Amino acid sequence: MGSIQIDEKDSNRVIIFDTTLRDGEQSPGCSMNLDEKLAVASVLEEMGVDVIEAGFPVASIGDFEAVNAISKQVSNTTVAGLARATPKDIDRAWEALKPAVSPRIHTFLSTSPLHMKYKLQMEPEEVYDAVVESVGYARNLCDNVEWSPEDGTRTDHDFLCRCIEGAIKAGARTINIPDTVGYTVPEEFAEMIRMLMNRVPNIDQAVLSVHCHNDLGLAVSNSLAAVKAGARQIECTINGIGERAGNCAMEEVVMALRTRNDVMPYSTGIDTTKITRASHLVSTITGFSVQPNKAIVGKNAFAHESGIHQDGMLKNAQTYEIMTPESVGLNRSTLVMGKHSGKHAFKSKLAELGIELEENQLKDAFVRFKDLADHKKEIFDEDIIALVDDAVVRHNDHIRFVSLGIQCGSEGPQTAELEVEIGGERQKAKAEGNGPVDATFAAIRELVPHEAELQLYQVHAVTGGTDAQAEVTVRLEENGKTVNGQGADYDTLVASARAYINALNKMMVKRQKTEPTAMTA
Ligand SMILES: CC(=O)SCCNC(=O)CCNC(=O)[C@H](O)C(C)(C)COP(=O)(O)OP(=O)(O)OC[C@H]1O[C@@H](n2cnc3c(N)ncnc32)[C@H](O)[C@@H]1OP(=O)(O)O
Ligand SMILES: CC(C)C(=O)C(=O)O
Repeated sequence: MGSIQIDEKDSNRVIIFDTTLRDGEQSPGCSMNLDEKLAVASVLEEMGVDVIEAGFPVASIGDFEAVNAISKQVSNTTVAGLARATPKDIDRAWEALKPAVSPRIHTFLSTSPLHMKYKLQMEPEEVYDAVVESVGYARNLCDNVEWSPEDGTRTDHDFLCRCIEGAIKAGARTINIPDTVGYTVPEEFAEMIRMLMNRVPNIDQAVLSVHCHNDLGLAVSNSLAAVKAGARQIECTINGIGERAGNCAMEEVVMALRTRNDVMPYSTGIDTTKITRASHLVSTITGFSVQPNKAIVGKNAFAHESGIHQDGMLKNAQTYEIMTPESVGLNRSTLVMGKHSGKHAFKSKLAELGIELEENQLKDAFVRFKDLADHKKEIFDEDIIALVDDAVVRHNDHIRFVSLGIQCGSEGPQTAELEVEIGGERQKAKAEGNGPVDATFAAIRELVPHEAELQLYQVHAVTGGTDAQAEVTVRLEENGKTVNGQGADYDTLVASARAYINALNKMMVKRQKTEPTAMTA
């Protein structure tokens, strides 16, 4: 069994543990399918994440398969799987992680009085014994074990120290302190980390980690305070997605460490120029758009509108910019793309944007690019990223969009004529509705009858201008299971049809996994 080498002599190196695929996916409505998880894992590996928490294998067959497939795919990053403090969970996690070059079992148990009494209904002594037993059990399978005292920040300090000491003795190499409910504040959290460094006798045998939630908007500040106090692993997610108000945002914590290295002299292994790409991919896949004023990855993060700021920027960018757009992967283009660009230029542009595609994905994306260039005056980098992400999400679709004709306006019935390909066979339907979107979705329902309910229909313009591409997200719900479909096109209605069809494809895969006979198309 291998392990990924991090320079351990560098005492200021902070390990970046990304949990977008586990805690991030716990955001309601945020579920990702296997292809999408593999695409995210690939970007995380490229950007230099040290540990990818790929899922919670016992939670579902889908989670197990994702952890297993990512373990096979990734070679330069440690892959972690979550497990409760039970042999069943730990065995399942280990089975999923086995193919990984560098596997890690992450096991956890609540230690706060509230959680022990009401949730676990266990006495503290029973919890202590379960910690030692579960970590020892995991360590017998895998030499890289992380242990987390859930609700750590509301745990009695003496008991926390004792559990951590026991976990390290039983073989844990990383001790992660979760602020599960986003309750702590920076000074208090730093004090807790210092207390653990001082009081746990064997703490030098483990890396101290933090996992902060954002209920009070303090996840990044708390994580930075913890690093200053001695923590050397930060658990975080792309765009800060996660349970409730989310987790510590990776792009924010990494850029804070880089930009303010004068007061926080710590390093990470992250190639920050991949941040924009990762953020866009995660937001496309999950349908969770990034607010325009979001630090680092928001649309306005590097935009300067007011005259005095623009004047300052023109004289010296540092007047209003503490980091360059290029440092997060927002490149000022060297290649201007348009209808006369060929395959070589397109490939070079993708390389410039840090995007790698397989040959058949490249072919599809190029056809779409030429079509877009015929309809849109200027092609921006954002257009190409949207187009490529669109190709990635529908890579394995069983139902494929072919064409759409719409009749709409203030007079007469609103009608959609749709052609799709189902398992290679072309089929057509015509339907009416209350408006063109409703008519389009009615035509889809005619071709692919289903009970799933539309939960979300969201349109987002990729760039400015009336010829901007539309990115559409459609969320469907069926028997408590949700899926997000995406579509991008210069025609909003075509993007809507693509998004709905993409969601249906995902729903079919989900259904197939639970009831193999329930396919309708
Ligand atoms: C803070 C966090 O983010 S923790 C991770 C949260 N993520 C998830 O929950 C992933 C999705 N979860 C699931 O799919 C399911 O909850 C499962 C498969 C994990 C468990 O499902 P079920 O067996 O039906 O149990 P259910 O979810 O109803 O209840 C959780 C049980 O685990 C117990 N439990 C909770 N944490 C732990 C732990 N760390 N170790 C051992 N047992 C635990 C609870 O006490 C409860 O036990 P009980 O059934 O004896 O009362
Ligand atoms: C499992 C732990 C690390 C967790 O996600 C939390 O406590 O928030």
